[in-house]
Amino acid sequence: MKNPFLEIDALTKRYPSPGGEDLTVFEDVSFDINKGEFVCIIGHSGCGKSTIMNVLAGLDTATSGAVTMDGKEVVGPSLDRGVVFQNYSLLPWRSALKNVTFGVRARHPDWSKEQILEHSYKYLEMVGLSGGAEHRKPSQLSGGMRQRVSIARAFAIQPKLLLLDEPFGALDALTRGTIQDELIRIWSGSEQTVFMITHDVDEAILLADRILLMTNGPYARVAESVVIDIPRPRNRAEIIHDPGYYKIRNHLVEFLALRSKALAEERPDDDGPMKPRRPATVRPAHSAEGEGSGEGLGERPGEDRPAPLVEPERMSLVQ
Ligand SMILES: Nc1ncnc2c1ncn2[C@@H]1O[C@H](COP(=O)(O)OP(=O)(O)OP(=O)(O)O)[C@@H](O)[C@H]1O
Repeated sequence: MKNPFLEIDALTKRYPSPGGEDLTVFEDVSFDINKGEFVCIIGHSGCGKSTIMNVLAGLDTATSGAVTMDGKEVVGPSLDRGVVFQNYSLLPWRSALKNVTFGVRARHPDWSKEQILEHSYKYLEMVGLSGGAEHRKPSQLSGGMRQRVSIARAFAIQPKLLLLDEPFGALDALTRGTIQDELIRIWSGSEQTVFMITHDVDEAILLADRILLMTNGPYARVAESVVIDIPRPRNRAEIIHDPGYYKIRNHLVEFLALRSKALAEERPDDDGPMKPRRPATVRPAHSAEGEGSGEGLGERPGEDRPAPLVEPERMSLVQ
């Protein structure tokens, strides 16, 4: 079987606590992402989503475990991975435009100044920043505008992997919708792979091929990989009429409201080291019809799976 584009193997993050018990944020988190997939991760605040993303970006290290992208272990940052952080992380002394050209120049050292400017303007216009705003420094922009610069900067370097940490959180509903549409347009016309943190279940269903669900911390883990098999192109006004939409939505909401906590209280192997566990693949859209097809995303035929995590009649677990 072809290797996945991104492999996360038995990732654990612990923070030492002098004089007390170490804080284990998450333990033995394992999942795969295929090339070109759009994967969202959802979980309650503090379960470790941003930490996982920082490890994928090469900006933080796990206590144990490994991340492999395109067959190479991730050991530091790279222009192959573009990151949009919750807090923008712009260079404060540079204008919005120069924040974008900086990355484009690093990515394409052979390009002329004109090529770099043209390319950077294209992405700034895409996020609605033109007409003079592009010459302002981050401190002269609103939170939403700063976030848009950060999005333009990440998209403009056209990385193989886009890592997005609640990228639309600071945006008003209209801009959010426009940039979500642009993200889908850019992603679907490329071979880019996207890993995105969001707290918004509707946004995740609209955008993702799969949604990873994390249990609450400490000792958080990725419990399920929920397949969003709603056909594309998707449209936010029409998606709610898809027969699977509310089954998926209810499954996600129920996980966040009830099961994320209940599962966190069940430590799987209390009397020994935990084995790496890949999340169960779940297809809630097929729950009434019975089983899903079992093909495709993230599954490894023959591999041990965790026991079903919810009653079988409420969902279809791929065996
Ligand atoms: N330097 C640190 N020392 C100790 N604990 C830390 C440190 N950095 C993060 N943590 C803890 O790690 C846990 C995970 O943090 P993280 O930001 O990854 O969570 P998250 O799921 O992204 O949360 P949110 O949804 O609120 O952004 C939190 O409990 C946090 O307090």
